[in-house]
Order: sequence, then structure tokens, then C-alpha cells
Amino acid sequence: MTPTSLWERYCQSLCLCPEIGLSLDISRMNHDDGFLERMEPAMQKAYAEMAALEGGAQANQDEGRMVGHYWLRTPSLAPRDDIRREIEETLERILLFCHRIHSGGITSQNSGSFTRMLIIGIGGSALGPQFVADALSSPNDPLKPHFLDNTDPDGMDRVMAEIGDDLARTLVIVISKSGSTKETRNGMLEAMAAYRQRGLDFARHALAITGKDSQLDRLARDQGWLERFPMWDWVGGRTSVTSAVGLLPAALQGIDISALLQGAAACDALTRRTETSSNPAALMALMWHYAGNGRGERDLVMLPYRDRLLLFSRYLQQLLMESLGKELDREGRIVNQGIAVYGNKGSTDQHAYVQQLRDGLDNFFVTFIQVLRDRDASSLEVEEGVTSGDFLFGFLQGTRTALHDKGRQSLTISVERIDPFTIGALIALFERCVGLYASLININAYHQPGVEAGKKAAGAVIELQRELRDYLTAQGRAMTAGEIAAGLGRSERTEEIFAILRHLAANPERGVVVERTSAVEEWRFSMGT
Ligand SMILES: O=P(O)(O)OC[C@H]1O[C@H](O)[C@H](O)[C@@H](O)[C@@H]1O
Repeated sequence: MTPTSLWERYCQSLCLCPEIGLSLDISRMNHDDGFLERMEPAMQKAYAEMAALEGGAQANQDEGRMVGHYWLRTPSLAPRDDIRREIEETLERILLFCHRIHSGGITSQNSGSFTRMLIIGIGGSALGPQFVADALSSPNDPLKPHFLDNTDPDGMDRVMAEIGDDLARTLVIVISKSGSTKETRNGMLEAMAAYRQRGLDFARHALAITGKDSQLDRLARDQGWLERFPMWDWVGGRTSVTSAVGLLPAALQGIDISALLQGAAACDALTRRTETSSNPAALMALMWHYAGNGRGERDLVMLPYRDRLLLFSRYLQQLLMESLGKELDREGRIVNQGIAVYGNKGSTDQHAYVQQLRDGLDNFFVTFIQVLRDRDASSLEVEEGVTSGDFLFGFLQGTRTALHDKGRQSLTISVERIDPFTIGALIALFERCVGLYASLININAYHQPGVEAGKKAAGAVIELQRELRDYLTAQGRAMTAGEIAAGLGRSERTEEIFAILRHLAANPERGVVVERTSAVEEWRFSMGT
């Protein structure tokens, strides 16, 4: 394509959305002129399904649930008055609670004001809060956020060491929709132990965000924690960032959550448009469809050129891959759908994997995010007339062109600046896009049947570990994994038994001792004395 026709293609296909200070450029995708027209009937069907979803239909059919994250920022849209009221009341309670924390109305046990918060959660109960916290942090944040988002003991030690003596002035927010996620439970128990060790009353530092009457909800109620905020079954974990899950930590950090909600609501309003050329979520969904043939054949590489957006791709990984990565379509046919997401930030990633994007496998499309405002203050000239921000911009443009020269495809989202409003808009843009794309490929984006298998298998490993320890204690001698498995009548699980014992033996305080040889089948395990 000649430079002039590229410019024409850019002008024709640029979707300008001044309402949210955002534009989407699809000119560097390779679709032909007729593609959008051919897809229009499918797109119209997707709009109709989205309207039904927003109207309160049981869009998550497999679980018999409504899908209501859009109501969170426009409560008047909620299909029932009680839902609308709950959303509004929760928001008021969040603002009031934050006011009391910030103003010293609620103090820590030793009467000091809270200066840090420890957020314990995983998946949708961590990724959104982490993204927002990092994207919108400032040196003046009234509460500094820390996260326990795993059951990694060493990881937890690191976080607790960072908090150190400030634990007494740290608010703990335990987030779990189900209230029974093991990683989160473990993080909470470890945090409880840390408070106990310092003679502090955990309940006076803790609050919960969870489903009504969940295990966590009952614990928080029985122990008299500071507050409990609701999660509703009509909000999925990965789309919960505009519920208390994302709003409460953000507000405590001093982030303007009203602006974040306004940005999301404004983006929702314009991505409800059924005129595809002016709907950036629809255009993006169509580009995903085009790029991957409607079968996810290309990976989505997220390249935001702004450090503050580093965690966006991690957040989107769950939003897209848990929503779209499905074995069956809505009619129960095997389709094995999905779109893989990876990426960190530009220009940093140019020095890592962009080589492959330009010269290697052509199995991706890039989504660049450009932030027009470089920084709040004026910039140093690193070369005559040129700033660091000019370089960042130049690297984005350069990579986009270099990829295009090799026929490699990209989308470019431009936003004015990074602020709460824009972050809200970006979140809403991708949520809507995922929903529309799911309709285009006929899958349920709102359940996650595949996640259970790994959790169940992990439960079985923990059970087996208990059995093993009892067995080895009773045997009182050194045995190979094979002998133990046979003794337990579980020969089919010999490898698992070996792995469990090897792990225990690597942690001397767990009491399992190993005598090693060069052949693993000869390793002999016993309970130490
Ligand atoms: O919020 P929770 O109930 O603790 O769930 C945390 C996460 O658990 C699972 O992995 C689900 O697949 C995620 O969608 C969810 O976000």
C-alpha cells in the first residue's frame, strides 16, 4: 500500500471517541474493505445479545446467572430495584468507610492512623485491584497497598518484611467472591498469625469483600471485623473491578473512584452504539475475529507505552483467557476457543521479544496503547528539541511501522492521559469487547468450568500427603516411593507420591528424610526422629 493510501485508510478507519478521550486505529490490520460489512449481521446479533444481557437476561446460562458488571457504573440500568439500591448503598458505604479511615475516625488498635493496606486475594480478586493500584499510584497515597496474591510462603515473607513494623498500622482487606479460595484463605491465616505474633487483634484491622454467607463472610461476622462489603453472584470475579473489589482498595489509596466509574460509564454508553464504525469495542472485537479467523489463531500482544499500564496485560490475561478460553460453544459443540494474551510495556519489550514479532512466527497481532500526555511537568530535553517522551512516542511509531512493513498486524489505542477516568474507560472497553467477541464466536464468556479440575486435583494431592505422612510414621522405616505406593494400594500414583515426599524432604522442618542414589526409584524416604 502506498503511503497516501495508508493515510486514507487511517483517516477512514480511525474511531475517534472524544467522550472518553480515546481513539482506536485499525488501519494496520490486514482486513479488506468488505470485512466489516460481511460481519455486520453477526455484529448486530452481538449487540442484541449484549442489550439482553444488560437488561438482566441470564446471559451466563450454564450457571443460571445474570451478568451485571455494567450496572455497577450505571445503577439505574439494573433490572431490579433491590439490585440498584444495593449497588448505590455499597458505593456510599465504601466512600463513608474511606472517609472514616482517612480522617482518623477509625484508627488502628494502637490509635495510630492506618498508613498501609494488605490486600489478600487471587485471580479476579487481585488482578484488577493490582492494576488500578499500580496505574494510579502517587507518592501521596494515604494508604500504601501491598498484595498477597498467592500461597507462596516465600512471597508472603517478602511482603510481610516490606510492611515490617508498620503492621500495626496496616489495614487488611480479604477479597474472595466465593469466600473459600485456598490461596486466599492461606494468605489470611498467615496474616492473622503475623498480627497475633505482634500482640495485635486481627479483627480490628480487617475487612472482607465477599459473597453473602460465604465462609469468609461468616468468619468476618463472627470475629467482628471492621467491615464487610458484598460481592454478588451477578458479578464475575474477572469483571469485578468496578465493584467493591476494585473500588474499596482504590478509594483507600486515595484514587478518585467516582471518576473511574464515570470513565467506565461513559465508555459503556458509547460502546452500546449499534453503529459499528463508531463503536471501538465492536471494532476491536471484529479485529480480534479477523486476526484469529474467529478461532483465536493469533495471540494478542499488549504493548502499552507507559509504565503505569504494565499490569494491564496481566489483568487482561484473565479477562480474555478465562472468558474466551472455552472447550464448548453455547450449543455444546467442541470448539476449543480462546485468545492468548501476553506483553508488558513498550519500549522495554522492544529489547526482549519484538525481534520475533518482526522476523519470526507471524502468529500474533499487537495492541499498542499510546498515552499522549507525557508527564504532568515539562520535560528535560535529552537531545536538542527532543524529550524522553518523544523517544517513547518514536519507539511506538517505529515499531508499529516496522511490523507493518513486514505485514505484521497491529491495533493502536490512543488515550489523552492516565487518570482514573481513562483507566475506567479502558477497563470498560475491554470488558465490552470480550462480551461482543464471545457472541461473535458463540461461547459463554461468563463461566470458567476448566478452572475446577486443577483445584480438585490439588485437593487430592493434599489428601494424599496426609495419608503418606501417617503411613510413613506407622511404618517407622525408610521406603522407596514404589514401596510406599504399593503399601497404600496406590501404585498408579507412585510419581505423585515421589513428588510429595521430595518436596517434604526439601523442607527439613517437615520431618521427612531422604536417602538419595542416582536412580530416583531407589530413593528411600522415612519420617525423621
Ligand atoms: O474471588 P474468589 O472466589 O476467591 O476467586 C478467585 C478466582 O478463583 C478462580 O480461579 C476463578 O477461576 C477466578 O475467576 C476467580 O477470580
